[in-house]
Amino acid sequence: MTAVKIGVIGAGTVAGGVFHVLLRNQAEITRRAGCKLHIVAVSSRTRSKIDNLLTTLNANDVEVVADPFAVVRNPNIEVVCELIGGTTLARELVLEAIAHGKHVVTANKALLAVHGNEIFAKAREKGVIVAFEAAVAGGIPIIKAVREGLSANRIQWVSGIINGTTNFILSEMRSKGLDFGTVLAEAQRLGYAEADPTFDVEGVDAAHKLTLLSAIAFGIPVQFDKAYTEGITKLTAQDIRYAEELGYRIKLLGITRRHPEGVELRVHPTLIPSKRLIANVEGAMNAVLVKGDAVGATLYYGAGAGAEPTASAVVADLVDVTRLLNADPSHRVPSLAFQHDALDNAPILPISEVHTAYYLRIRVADQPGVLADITRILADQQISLDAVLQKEAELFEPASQGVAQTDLILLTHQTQEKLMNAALEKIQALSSVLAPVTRIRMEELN
Ligand SMILES: NC(=O)C1=CN([C@@H]2O[C@H](COP(=O)(O)OP(=O)(O)OC[C@H]3O[C@@H](n4cnc5c(N)ncnc54)[C@H](OP(=O)(O)O)[C@@H]3O)[C@@H](O)[C@H]2O)C=CC1
Ligand SMILES: N[C@@H](CCO)C(=O)O
Repeated sequence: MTAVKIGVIGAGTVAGGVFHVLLRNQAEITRRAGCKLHIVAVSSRTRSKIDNLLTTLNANDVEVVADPFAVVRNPNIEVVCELIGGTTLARELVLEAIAHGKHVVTANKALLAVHGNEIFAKAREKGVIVAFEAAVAGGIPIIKAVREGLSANRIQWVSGIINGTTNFILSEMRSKGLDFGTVLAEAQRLGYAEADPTFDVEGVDAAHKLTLLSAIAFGIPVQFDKAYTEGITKLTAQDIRYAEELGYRIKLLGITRRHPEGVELRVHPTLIPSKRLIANVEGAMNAVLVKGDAVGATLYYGAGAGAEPTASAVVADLVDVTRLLNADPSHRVPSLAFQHDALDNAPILPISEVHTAYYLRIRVADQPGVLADITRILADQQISLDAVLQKEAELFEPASQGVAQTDLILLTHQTQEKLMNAALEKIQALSSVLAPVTRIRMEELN
């Protein structure tokens, strides 16, 4: 199959992420999409930024085009990826791309929250797709989850932390006592904030995203102008501290809820009990709770901003569009995600080959040299210890037969299962070990 030809507009944080991810994972993405995703042209305001990006990636087959309209009108380009942001030029470019029969992938929530009804209508007329997974909650595939995965449900409400910048600010203010301005500057440096960061801190960006979520959850037009929007600029460190003392965290929440008489659409700082999972979402992470009548409450968590998390969503949309263009309509999404003729034959590893850390509980006779024997056996298998705990010696009846016993609790660093098996065989054989050793595998999951 021939490559799908993509034109990118923008060369900033997200565009950079898209270039990097597409290049780094090209083989894997091609196995999923069924053909190569080829960026043939890029256009942006500052030429030097494009040159830097292309030089870093050694991407010399990408045409640099001064006029972005030349990209959206280029008959050779099938998909336009709009990554400049804003609602003026971006709107003109997206409408022009649609008018030229191109599919559009965008991360621009402001554009769709304000002009979405017009843009989606034009796309429908022209039979093209406007895909926007990256526009809501960065790398979390929340659009796909609500639009497809939950389509059996009557959705009752959606509520979430959907702005990474403000969540980062609130987390850093709470945990490090830093002041608002310092943390905002850091969020800007890390590429989380909007070009105009007042959109973040005044809740406007979250309201853009909530508008889109509300539309796809309840089947209503996008109505950003009706959203109630309150940001975090009036919050003080004192409020954050007092809330904490009362067992709450303050989060900027977007909430949309359906009632017989209408739909709530609101963004504002909100106290949430500290023990709730969503109250513990920190930094630039986002989390969205969706309550459906059949499924109940479901929670989606992940990076809400930044170059590569956002690129993850943009590229997923590009793969969807590619499958639409190239795949046999009855097998558009392969059953096993990868094209059937591109499945890998990587073997499944036996458990003996797996690497994990371990918790060991060893019931031993409380006598000198026992710990030394055990640690020597572990060291012989190159297994190093992370922590050791010895419970006070007790007399256990009746199995103890009068021998003073103690439990040794060991946490190890990562090792291979077969090395641990060999060590455990020897440990178990020690006369000072009085019961079968308990072994529980440990995972950091980070
Ligand atoms: N950053 C993030 O974490 C996320 C961003 N988004 C959305 O993605 C989009 C892009 O954001 P991001 O990459 O962060 O923004 P950046 O400001 O980093 O990049 C924007 C790019 O577009 C170019 N550009 C801006 N205006 C024009 C113009 N008038 N003509 C030509 N080029 C222009 C900029 O050029 P120049 O280099 O001259 O400034 C820059 O290369 C926005 O819609 C944003 O809301 C969505 C999810 C996450
Ligand atoms: N400025 C946005 C980017 C991701 O949409 C945020 O901080 O969440």
